[in-house]
Amino acid sequence: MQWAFGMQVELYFGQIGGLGFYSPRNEMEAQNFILSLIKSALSHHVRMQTHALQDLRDALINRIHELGTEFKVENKIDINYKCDKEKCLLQWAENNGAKTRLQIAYVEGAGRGAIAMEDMEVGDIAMEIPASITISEDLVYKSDMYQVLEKIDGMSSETMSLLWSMKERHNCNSQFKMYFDTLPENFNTGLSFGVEAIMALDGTLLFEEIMQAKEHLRVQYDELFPALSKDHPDIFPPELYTWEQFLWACELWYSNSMKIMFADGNLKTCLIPVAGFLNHSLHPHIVHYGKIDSTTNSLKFRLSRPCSVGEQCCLSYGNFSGSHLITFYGFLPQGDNPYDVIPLDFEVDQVDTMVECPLSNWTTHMVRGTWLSENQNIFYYGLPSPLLDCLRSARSQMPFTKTLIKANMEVDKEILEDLQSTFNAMMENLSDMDSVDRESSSWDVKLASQFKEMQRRIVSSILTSCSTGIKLVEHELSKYKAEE
Ligand SMILES: C[S@@+](CC[C@H](N)C(=O)[O-])C[C@H]1O[C@@H](n2cnc3c(N)ncnc32)[C@H](O)[C@@H]1O
Repeated sequence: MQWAFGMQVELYFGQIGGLGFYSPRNEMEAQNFILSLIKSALSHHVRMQTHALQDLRDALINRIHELGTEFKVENKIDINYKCDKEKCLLQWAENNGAKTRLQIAYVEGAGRGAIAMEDMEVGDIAMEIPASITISEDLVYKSDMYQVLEKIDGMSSETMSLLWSMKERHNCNSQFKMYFDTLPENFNTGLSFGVEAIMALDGTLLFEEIMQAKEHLRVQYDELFPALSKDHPDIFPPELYTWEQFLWACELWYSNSMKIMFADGNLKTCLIPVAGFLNHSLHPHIVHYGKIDSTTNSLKFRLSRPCSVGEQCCLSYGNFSGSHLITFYGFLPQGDNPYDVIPLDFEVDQVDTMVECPLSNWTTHMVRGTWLSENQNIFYYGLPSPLLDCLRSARSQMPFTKTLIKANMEVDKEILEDLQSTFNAMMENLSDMDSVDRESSSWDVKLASQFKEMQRRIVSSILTSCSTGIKLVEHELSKYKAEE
């Protein structure tokens, strides 16, 4: 679903790439794709073109380097944090066949992260984890839990793995004890927000997302417990299967699991020891990591851009909005996230009048920070074209041509004024939390405040674009007045 969200946003805003490309991540992926084509052409000995292909490959690698410098994010490493448990886990993983060119350190603002121990180039493998030390549903099948869980209607493999991990984390003889020992007591995601933070978010998208997710999990928990503990106390001891511990496990799986395609073609949600220390970035080093290499039966984390010694090496968790990242991971990434969009829902009767609209299937439109758009000119105003086109066709039976005629100016003025009043109301609802002392407030209130600040920045940019647009249109209209 979240993949679909990313695609939907990209298609919707596709026409207005303000950066000259959609996002650093997309650009890097495109360049890596061309690199892979060149690599394959070179390996097929297309003699005549070898030099040209090598030149093209070098130019692309240069461009990837430049992109890395342009979007460089500085990370501060906390050298006082010793990472002893993490080192033990790394040693255990290496004893079991893992290979890594990264070490674990504490990164300010992001918890533990993976730092390059040497300079690495595009295509290098930063980390390799054998399939044998991944945690997946396969472990449940081997446990005594499975005979009970398999009989429950609608039981998913993800829920089975989650229930298994709730018990296994307390098992002193677990094969994965080292892994469980490195996990925090609290994950601090949106699912653990307290009342003050939740109240501060009232009326925001994040409020909706957190409430819906928690409600869903509560229903799921109540369907299983206490019934399972009553019927099978030996398999599901009640003290290990409380709501709090269930929520902890949900946070673990949401914030740390990866979907992996195994050699047999099966897609499984897994926890991956050591690789679980990789943090997320909007300009990641590693993008494609979801498939087990069948020749080595391991998961390889290959770099799509270089990583210098001492630099934090990051993954992309996916094309997620800030509200999704807070709800399920507990952070907002540094930089401008192109997936931070504000949906605008139109009433059905309004949509009915939009039959002429070229993208009439969009009943929900979206807006985002207008700094991401390069076209602030008349007829565009830094706003998404599908939204403007639909609003125009709802106001006029005639197809809208982008010509400077009076009727068009009047339609655009009306649209911009309507959007202005919608976003003014939204801004009022996003009043900042001045009364909150940011430094001394708790992690969740800080995060809620950060979210509101990010939303205000988006709404403020839209309001600026609307008022600049209105001035542009009024200027054109004044010319008609002068003529009259
Ligand atoms: C897969 S874990 C990564 C390792 C984690 N930092 C740790 O100490 O265990 C995912 C969690 O790391 C943190 N995280 C990941 N990327 C981050 C980022 N860019 N900024 C801040 N926190 C981040 C969040 O707490 C997230 O839930």
